[in-house]
Amino acid sequence: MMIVSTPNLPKTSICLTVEDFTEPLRRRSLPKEESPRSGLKPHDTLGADDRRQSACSIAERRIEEHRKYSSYGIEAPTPIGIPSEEQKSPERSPSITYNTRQPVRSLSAGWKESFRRKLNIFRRPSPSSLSSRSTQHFLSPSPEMSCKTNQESVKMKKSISFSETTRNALRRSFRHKNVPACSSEEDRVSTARRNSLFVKRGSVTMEPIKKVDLEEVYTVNKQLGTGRFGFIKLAEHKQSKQRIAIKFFPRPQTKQADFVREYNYSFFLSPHQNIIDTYEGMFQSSDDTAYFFVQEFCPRASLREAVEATNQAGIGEANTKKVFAAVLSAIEFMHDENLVHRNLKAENILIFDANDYSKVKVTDFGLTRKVDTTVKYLEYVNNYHAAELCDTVVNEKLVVNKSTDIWALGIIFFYCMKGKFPWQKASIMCKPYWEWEQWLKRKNPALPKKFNPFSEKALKLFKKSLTPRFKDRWTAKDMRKCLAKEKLLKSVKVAVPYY
Ligand SMILES: Nc1ncnc2c1ncn2[C@@H]1O[C@H](COP(=O)(O)OP(=O)(O)OP(=O)(O)O)[C@@H](O)[C@H]1O
Repeated sequence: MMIVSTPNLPKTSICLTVEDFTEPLRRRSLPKEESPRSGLKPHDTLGADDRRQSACSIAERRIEEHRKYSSYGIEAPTPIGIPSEEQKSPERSPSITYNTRQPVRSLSAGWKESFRRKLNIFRRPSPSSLSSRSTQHFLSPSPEMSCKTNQESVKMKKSISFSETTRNALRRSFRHKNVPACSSEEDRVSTARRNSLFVKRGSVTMEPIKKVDLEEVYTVNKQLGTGRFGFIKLAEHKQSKQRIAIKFFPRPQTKQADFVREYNYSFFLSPHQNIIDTYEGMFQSSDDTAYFFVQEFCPRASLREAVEATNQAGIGEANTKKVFAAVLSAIEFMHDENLVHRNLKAENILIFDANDYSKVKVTDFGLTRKVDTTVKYLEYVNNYHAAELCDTVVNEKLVVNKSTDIWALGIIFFYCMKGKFPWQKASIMCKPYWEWEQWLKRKNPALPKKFNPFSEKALKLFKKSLTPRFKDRWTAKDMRKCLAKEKLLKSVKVAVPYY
């Protein structure tokens, strides 16, 4: 186990778990078998060859992540919870900004004790606890990045430091609702920290898949949806009476690696406000028929159902803008994390509120992969597939690229505005697409009629998302800026009556 000190860290602590160091090695030792869910390698390697290198790069990545999260306005991810007002000892004033160099020892005993009891993570690392999963190490800022050996790390003083924002975020996460999948007190305490990226990243992948007697813990109700790889059911957690959605993956058909990967991406991404909340824990039914994990329940509908309900009229400019503000924020976040969703479609965008589209979340991270991963093309072509995917044959290798998400977003934009798809397949064999491509390549000056109602700026958005030249496609950020600022429909000239 090593401890890494990091320079220039603002008043924030960063936590590494034992797995951060062992993970790269563990991953390398995994068999590189082919995955049926289009991945060539279920587990890609992190690439860093020695532990020291790996520890340093993880620390750097996390600092970078912390900055990114702050810029997204997300609750600052932090390794631990902070006591809420009532849990704090009166001797510590909430207005105090903890000094970055403040050693744990100097905190008031009462406060420290209650903190330790509640979170059970402020343990001083002992040689034995260094191999324990729950050991958390806090890094203190130091003038230079340095890696320390086990023994040095034991001697090293840990420090707590929270900026005001971080403390508020932690307080909120500490008060977070109980997670339905857990039963014991200890579990509840640990899941209160689930908003922490750092905890998730390092520890969850090696968490065993727990066997759960479904009947005992949940009342499973109707099916909410089915997909290629599994199905989602509405359920009630018996203990908390909370309604949740359980995503099931039938066992013989699902590889454990695929299940674990989907769970990890779902859980890792859930702190974002426009990404479905996934509760901590991977489970399998006690009769071994399915793996499952638990997500928040969306009581309303998917974007697909919302658009279908308009009878091909579309949801209108204002609502489209609201949906896209949310979706693009989520996708921009994923892309900044070098992840590509790869399965963006109206069914995977969930609308939580009845009328005003103010709560919209992206779901289904089953096909999510890192940028530049090589995958096998196994999916059937759908309306959202980019031109380059439609030209691909089954089993052909592809390199994962953000631009496929941008294309899908262009299609979803058209679908929201017009209530139907621009074409069935982005292939020149499909006439509507061929017409669009001819106009795009200036081989035909006539814009296909279906694009007529759109403003110049909206047309630019189409040109920059639905272009076969994937290198020319916009980023999610460009799309977000355009959609936030510009008018999307041509203004209709109203004839003034002549008197
Ligand atoms: N948390 C939820 N609450 C309510 N409905 C949901 C929830 N999650 C998913 N659904 C519905 O269930 C459908 C299938 O879910 P999901 O897309 O996650 O399954 P999948 O097997 O990964 O599907 P796909 O074929 O797209 O890969 C979704 O289209 C959505 O309408």
